[in-house]
Amino acid sequence: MSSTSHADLEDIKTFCKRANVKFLSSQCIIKKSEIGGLGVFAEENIKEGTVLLRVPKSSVFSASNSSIANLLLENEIDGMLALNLAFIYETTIFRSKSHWYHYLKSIQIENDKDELYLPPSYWPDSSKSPLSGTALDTLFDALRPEDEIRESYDMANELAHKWKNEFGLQIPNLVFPNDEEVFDEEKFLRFVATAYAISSRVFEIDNYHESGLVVIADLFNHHVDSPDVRFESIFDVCESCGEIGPCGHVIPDDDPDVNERLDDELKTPSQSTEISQALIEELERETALELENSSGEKKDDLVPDECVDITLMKPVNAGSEIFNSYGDLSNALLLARYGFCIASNVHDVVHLAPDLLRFWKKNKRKFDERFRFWADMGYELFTDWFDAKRAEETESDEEEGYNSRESALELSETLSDSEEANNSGGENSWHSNMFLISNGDTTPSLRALINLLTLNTVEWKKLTKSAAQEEKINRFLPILERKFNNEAKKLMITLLAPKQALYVSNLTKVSNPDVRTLLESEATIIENCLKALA
Ligand SMILES: C[S@@+](CC[C@H](N)C(=O)[O-])C[C@H]1O[C@@H](n2cnc3c(N)ncnc32)[C@H](O)[C@@H]1O
Repeated sequence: MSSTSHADLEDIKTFCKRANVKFLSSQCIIKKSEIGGLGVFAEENIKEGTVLLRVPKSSVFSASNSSIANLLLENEIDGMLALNLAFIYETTIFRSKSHWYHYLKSIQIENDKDELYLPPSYWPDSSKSPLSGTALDTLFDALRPEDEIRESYDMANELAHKWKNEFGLQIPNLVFPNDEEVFDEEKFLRFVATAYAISSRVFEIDNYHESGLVVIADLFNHHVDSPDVRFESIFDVCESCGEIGPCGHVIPDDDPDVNERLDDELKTPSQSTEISQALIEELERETALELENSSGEKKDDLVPDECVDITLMKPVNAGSEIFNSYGDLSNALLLARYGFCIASNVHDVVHLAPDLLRFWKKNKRKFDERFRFWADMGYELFTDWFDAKRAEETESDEEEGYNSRESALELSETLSDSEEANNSGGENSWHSNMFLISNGDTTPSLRALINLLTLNTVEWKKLTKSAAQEEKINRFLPILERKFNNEAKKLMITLLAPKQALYVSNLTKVSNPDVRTLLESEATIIENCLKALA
């Protein structure tokens, strides 16, 4: 997806010079990467802990640093919509007059054939249909265009016209129509592509800037399990002005000096504004002094706490590409957010909830009672018992083990908002936990459901009888963790075989390498599970 052209590198460097960005260019080089676009490489062996890049927060492109910061603030627009809108104005209206232009123009929203980079949800049906049934579709609902993005677009369109009418600010015509009321699909898709390009490069800066684009930091490619660098920023700053220490907006409750002085001020209300200003300046001087004293080093012109850094977490050898991690993301999420996939991604899963629901529908007579029990109380009883048991185990076990509730939480963090709402404790909350992990193992709660569905009649009666009494049910629940018996294996095969056949058939029709990678990865997980069942 969005990759940087080598031709834009000089402009990026020009921006860095003007913006006081420190890049360790004596030891690193930015050049073409085999995996696409540009990447950052070590020119010599570099030690762990080295700061490769230091960017002052004032040189991070965020909504609050942008040319339309005040307009966004006045109209209470924040988050990704604010960043997208700010990016659109800088790159299409202010252009070369903008302080940010040399950097931002390197962020491409279309390829050299003028085709927009779009997320899978905006691909034509023929391109996205091979992905149906994958985790991208059923766990993350990322094949369906989100209502939210259309709502954001409508809001942004309304604002662009309002600003035009109120101050004559030019409308970004590439993205919004001249007539506010006329929807233009092509322009809307440019807005979607802008949001996608930004989401593939954004960093969480702090609670003042929120999300932002960080020059050069966004040139590090992703490594799935062995990144070299980490992004560092002090997140906890004043929400109103971005100050790290005491400021005019927040004064710590527990600072007796400040509180005493504040009390004195409040006793003389007529002078309060003047004294507050003096107080703020004094506190600023104190903070600067503390910073100098605490490091004892010779200062360069950047105050580290006011910067974001890219720091090496481990040594790298000359010649190797230096990788970041965009998070523990499955291919489904990498494709949805960044437009690429990785072979043998250890975070991939095969989601089986839709397959189980289809099975339930088809086999109501035999399995309805058991599925209902699971949905009404079985899942909750099992996860509560399982999580309590895990909590009692040793710390090292906990680190290695697979915790059913934890995994659900980790996943739900990455689910879209609508999916999260579906899964927040309702009768369907079990759906998001029914999957195979990358080595083909089941999650504990998928294993429990399969075992529950295949308990013999005596076991099933015992389970339902004891369900009302915590002590009794807790003695019975370990049976749901047992190894699959033949009945359970048969059921797993019934669920997996059609899914596998679908993936194999889709693979014959697909040429997009990322879609192939995702399908191959999920097909391999199913294969590993089937092998283990044999
Ligand atoms: C933050 S940028 C990284 C720099 C990018 N290569 C460039 O030229 O601008 C993220 C984009 O880089 C590409 N990318 C990053 N890591 C990758 C990987 N491991 N495999 C394939 N493409 C990757 C994808 O196109 C992704 O959308």
